[in-house]
Amino acid sequence: MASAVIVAAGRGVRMCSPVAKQFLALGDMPVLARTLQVFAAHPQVADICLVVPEADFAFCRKSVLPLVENQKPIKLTAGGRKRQDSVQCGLASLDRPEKIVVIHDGVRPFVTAKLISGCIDMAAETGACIAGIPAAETLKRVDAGNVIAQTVNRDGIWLAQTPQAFDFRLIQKAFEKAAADGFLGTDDASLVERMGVGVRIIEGSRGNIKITTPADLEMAARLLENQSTAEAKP
Ligand SMILES: Nc1ccn([C@@H]2O[C@H](COP(=O)(O)OP(=O)(O)OP(=O)(O)O)[C@@H](O)[C@H]2O)c(=O)n1
Ligand SMILES: C[C@](O)(CO)[C@H](O)COP(=O)(O)O
Repeated sequence: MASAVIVAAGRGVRMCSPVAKQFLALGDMPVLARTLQVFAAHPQVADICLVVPEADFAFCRKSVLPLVENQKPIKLTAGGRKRQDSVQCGLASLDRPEKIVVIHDGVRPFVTAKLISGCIDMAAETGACIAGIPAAETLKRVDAGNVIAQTVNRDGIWLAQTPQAFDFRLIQKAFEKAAADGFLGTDDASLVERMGVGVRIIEGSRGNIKITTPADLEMAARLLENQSTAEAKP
C-alpha cells in the first residue's frame, strides 16, 4: 500500500487566470477533483494528503472533496512557497505513512491507475520510480536572444512526469538533505538522485499532461471529450 501526496498549492501564474488552475473547471468538475478521483479509487492507495493553499481549504471542502467518491481519508494540508516546500508539508503531515509514498501534481488529471500502480510497484521493489516519456522532438538549447546555441542529442533524454513514488524513509532523508544543503529541485526525484540513489523511470503517456497554460487547458478539454467518446462506444 502507499500514501499519496497530491500537491495543488501553486498560484498558477502561467495560466494567467484569476482562479488558480487546479480549481478551474475541466468538464463538469474542477481539475483537482478529477486528479483526486483517480487516487481515491486506486486499490493500492491507503490515504491521501492534499496540499492546497490554506485560503482554499473551505473551497476544497465545499466544491472539491464532495465530488470525490471516496472511502479513504483525505487530509488537507497547507502548501508552501515552492512546489518542493509543498511536498515537504505533505510528507510531514502524513499521520501514519505507508512504506511507499506516491507524489503527484494536482494539475495532472489524466494520470491512469495503471501508471500509479507501475510507479508504486517499482518503488516497492527498488526504492524509487517516476513516470516519464522519452523526448520525441528535437531538443535545442537557446541563448538569451532566442538564437539556437546547440542541438542537444536526445538519445536517452526523457521528460519527467508525476507520479513519483518512493520508499517513505528515503524521500524523507532526501528532503532533509536538500533542506540542509539549500538545494531546490523542480521534481522530487532530483532530491533522491543527488544522494547517489538510482531512480527508475517508467513510460507514462503524452496524455499525462501538466495543465500549465491556457493552451494546456484547451488540450485537456479535448482529451476529456475524446475520453468520454471512447467510453460511450459500445
Ligand atoms: N508552491 C507550490 C507550487 C506548485 N505546487 C503544485 O505543483 C504542481 C506543479 O506545479 P506547477 O505546474 O508549476 O504549478 P504552479 O506553480 O501553480 O504554476 P506556475 O509556475 O505557472 O505558477 C501543481 O499541481 C501545483 O499546484 C504546489 O503545490 N505548491
Ligand atoms: C514535477 C514535474 O511535474 C515533473 O515534470 C515538474 O517538474 C513540475 O514543474 P513545475 O515548474 O513545478 O510545474
